Amino acid sequence: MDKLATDMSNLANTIARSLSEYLGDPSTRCITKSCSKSTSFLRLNHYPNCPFSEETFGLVPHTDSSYLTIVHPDKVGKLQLKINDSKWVSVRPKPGALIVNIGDLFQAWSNDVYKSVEHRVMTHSGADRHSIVYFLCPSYDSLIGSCTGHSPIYRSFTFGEFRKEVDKDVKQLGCKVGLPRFHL
Ligand SMILES: O=C(O)CCC(=O)C(=O)O
Ligand SMILES: [Fe+2]
Repeated sequence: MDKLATDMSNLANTIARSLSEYLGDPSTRCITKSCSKSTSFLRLNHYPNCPFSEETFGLVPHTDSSYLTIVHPDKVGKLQLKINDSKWVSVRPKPGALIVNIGDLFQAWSNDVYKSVEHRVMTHSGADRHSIVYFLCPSYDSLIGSCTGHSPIYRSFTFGEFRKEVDKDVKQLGCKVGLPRFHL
């Protein structure tokens, strides 16, 4: 498990580095400098089969509160992405392929150049589903500001502050608001 976490971490950092360098000066703008092993984590998901309805959520629609997320799904499928704010599209699993989702923090950092993808998992009536997911996150005191330097869409915030807002909204409203809370 340690080796898997290390490999996922290396891969996530490599992808994050490429995506952040694509947007600007690698020496000052690379987000991986703020990434932390203490807040990044691996999650093992198990979705029991649900005989009642194919319309039952395994995981409700959400965006990830990470820089980016790497998903290793099994063969069952059922991960869906929301396209153009309206249509749910299924991701067909390919043997040996990983799925990389942009998270909320990368969206804020890139000033909306990269979009945090809304996604959900539906249950399967005849099969359990499993996935291994790695969330690349910064340390709690890292400041997330726009990398573009002008006309930022979001005010700067720390990852700790973001997590606190999300927890508060989930408790008080029953759902995550996320980035819109930080809109300027
Ligand atoms: O199981 C999956 O395919 C996705 C899991 C996911 O979105 C999550 O754990 O946040
Ligand atoms: Fe997710």
